[in-house]
Amino acid sequence: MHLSAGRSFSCAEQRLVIIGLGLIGGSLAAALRASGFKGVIAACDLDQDEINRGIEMGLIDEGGKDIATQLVDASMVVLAVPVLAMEPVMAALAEALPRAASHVVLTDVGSTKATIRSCAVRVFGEVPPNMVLGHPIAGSEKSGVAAANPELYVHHRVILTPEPNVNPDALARVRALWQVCGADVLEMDVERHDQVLARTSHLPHLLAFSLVDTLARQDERLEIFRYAAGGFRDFTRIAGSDPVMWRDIFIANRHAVLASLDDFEAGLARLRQAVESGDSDTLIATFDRASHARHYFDTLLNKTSYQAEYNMQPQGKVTYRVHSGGQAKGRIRVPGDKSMSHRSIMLGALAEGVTEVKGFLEGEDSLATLQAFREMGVAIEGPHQGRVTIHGVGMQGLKAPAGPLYVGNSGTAMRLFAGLLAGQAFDSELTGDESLTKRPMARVADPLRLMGATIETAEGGRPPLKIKGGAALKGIFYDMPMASAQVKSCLLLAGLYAQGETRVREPAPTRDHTERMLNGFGYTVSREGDTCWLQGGGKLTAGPIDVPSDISSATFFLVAAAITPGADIMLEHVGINPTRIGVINILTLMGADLILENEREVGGEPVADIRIRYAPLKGIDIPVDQVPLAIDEFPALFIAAANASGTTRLRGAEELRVKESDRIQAMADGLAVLGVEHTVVEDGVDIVGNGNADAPSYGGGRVDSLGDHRIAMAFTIASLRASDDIVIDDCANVATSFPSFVDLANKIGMHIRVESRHD
Ligand SMILES: O=C(O)C1=C[C@@H](OP(=O)(O)O)[C@@H](O)[C@H](O)C1
Ligand SMILES: C=C(OP(=O)(O)O)C(=O)O
Repeated sequence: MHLSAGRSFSCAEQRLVIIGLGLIGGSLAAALRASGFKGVIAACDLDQDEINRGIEMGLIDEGGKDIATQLVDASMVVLAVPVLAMEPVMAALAEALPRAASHVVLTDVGSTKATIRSCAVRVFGEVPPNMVLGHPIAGSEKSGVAAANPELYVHHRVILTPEPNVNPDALARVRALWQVCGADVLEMDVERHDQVLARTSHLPHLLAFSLVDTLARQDERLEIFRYAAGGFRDFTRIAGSDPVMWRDIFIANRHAVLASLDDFEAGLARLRQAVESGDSDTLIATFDRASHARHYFDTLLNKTSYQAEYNMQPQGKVTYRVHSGGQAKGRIRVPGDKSMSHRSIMLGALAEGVTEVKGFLEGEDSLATLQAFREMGVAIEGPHQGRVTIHGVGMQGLKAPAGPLYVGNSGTAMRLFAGLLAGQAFDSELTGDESLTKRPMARVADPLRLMGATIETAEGGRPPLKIKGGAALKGIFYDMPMASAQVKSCLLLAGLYAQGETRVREPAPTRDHTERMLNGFGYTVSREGDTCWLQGGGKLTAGPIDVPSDISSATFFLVAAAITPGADIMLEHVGINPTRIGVINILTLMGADLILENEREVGGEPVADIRIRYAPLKGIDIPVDQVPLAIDEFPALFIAAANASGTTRLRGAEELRVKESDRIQAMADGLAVLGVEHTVVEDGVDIVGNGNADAPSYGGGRVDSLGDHRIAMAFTIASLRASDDIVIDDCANVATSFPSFVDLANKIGMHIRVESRHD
């Protein structure tokens, strides 16, 4: 039985027959054995020595050369023979299995799927409903049952490619087979599988075989290999793989492999040209893009990112275990502003010239934006300690990305990109993680359509967004139905590409970083009252950007100090743009002892150091006009309210329901665990505070952050005034906005233990 984040899997097959006992089949047997599998494992192989070795190693119970003999009483059959041997083996199966044996589940481990599906159709007339084709993405350059490894599939993906007629029970059983081996199982269709594998596995194998063969031919005595260093070894390890298996794969998947080889040859030709002509810009841009793409891939592989959590390791979870009590003292600087970091990359990329950014937030959200521009051909150096250099390509210089642009957890990125991409000559697609996939995008798709864009969304106006290139956009006047800086910014970015004037009216002031930064890049955005506008067709001129610390991240420490007797915190260099200071206004109204020092302007944005000391808080009715100015700060403000005396009332905050989680409900559920009295209404909440300097304000308990960074951080801070420890689940994507949060919180005197589980 394999345990995964508290879930256990089991495989109840009575007799599993593995046809083809090599590394893959043998490792499956070994993994099943290690899991405590109760059924019989039999194998069938043309090589009796392999069978004998499998029995000696204790991997299989019995076996032999004859398929029909082994199939008696089988409940599941796994075809683990080379791809080109699949058809004769299926024919033997068809003969040996009675027609009615639909309870016997058939599956395979072949590396290409379209050919194997065709074999099944030729042999059985269709892919039978009890057949689920699959492919474990795991292997080794070793072959044969002797190399069997019970851990081979742990944390590896297994892709299943079920047909529409699949029997759900058969699918569930094949899933269970791999899950007990520790694998993460996912499904995709056959064509996509073959394309993905051609690029990520088959092409690299072809290159490795080719490089080693080319060098070996040039050097009869193989002298050259004596001098080969680590780079050669790393690049060519897979050239030691099983030749028969790989011959079969290249024959079976030739179309997809040839397509990926064409792309590769084109890339190689570009590099050859750059080397020949000493084109240093192309070389640096290519290497920089590749080096960062590789680094990004590493973070996925090493599970250091929240994206790894969603994409690679669905069972992996990060939990914070926070000791109750602790203090809130010190001088800290929180990372750069997330909203401005996204925009710095976007505008820097579209500008003419080189943009130097300081203070860039190296969080997953803004890094996803940066990566997306690299995929559209923009050379970006860094980030190195908050410094990023963007080699702008001009308004028309973006290139079509090779595939969908993945913007992770970030609503800001998806909505701003939607506007920007609507103005491009090429088609594009925007995707995101599980949380983002639930967020409303009609709020941008609808007005963009009014401007002339063609955008497809999934059901209910959700991501992914498919944007048609080459639209002739025209400016509109849009009266926004909600106070959203993301919608406003989306339309202004589309407006850069539109004919005429794009005007946006906002029902309440929202953050104006887009307008400020555009003006800073020499692109005039005008404003009168609640309406701003720009003319399409202009250009951006690169300039330096100094990103201040994010007031939304600083908020967790403002609240930490506001609720903790004896607290005294100085937060340095915080952005205090008037459209972002709702939290300062609200805390001040609640009685917080908060002062701004050293106020100054940095790169067009006001900045200050904020000193905050403990003072008893009182409950207030939060002024509705402050809501958009503090929109991301409410999770933390709810904790402030729970520590105030009296009731705090929030209204007009329905937007909180469509953030990374439904933040009203997520906070209410956590407050209920801590025993804080509250009443939820559609657009807000009443929270009855229990603030008293001499005693804890509430209890402890286990809270679910629902994968929402701000919920996770808010309940972490709550522990300062809890009577017992608070355990917060699903915290990995604190890294989206505030990767150094735990370090800084521990630095001010909290006690947080981070537990990661990938088991
Ligand atoms: O424009 C921006 O950078 C943001 C705008 C706000 O969203 P809405 O526009 O949806 O209110 C905010 O919640 C988000 O974190 C960042
Ligand atoms: C709502 C937030 O971000 P986004 O909309 O970009 O996901 C946030 O950071 O709190």
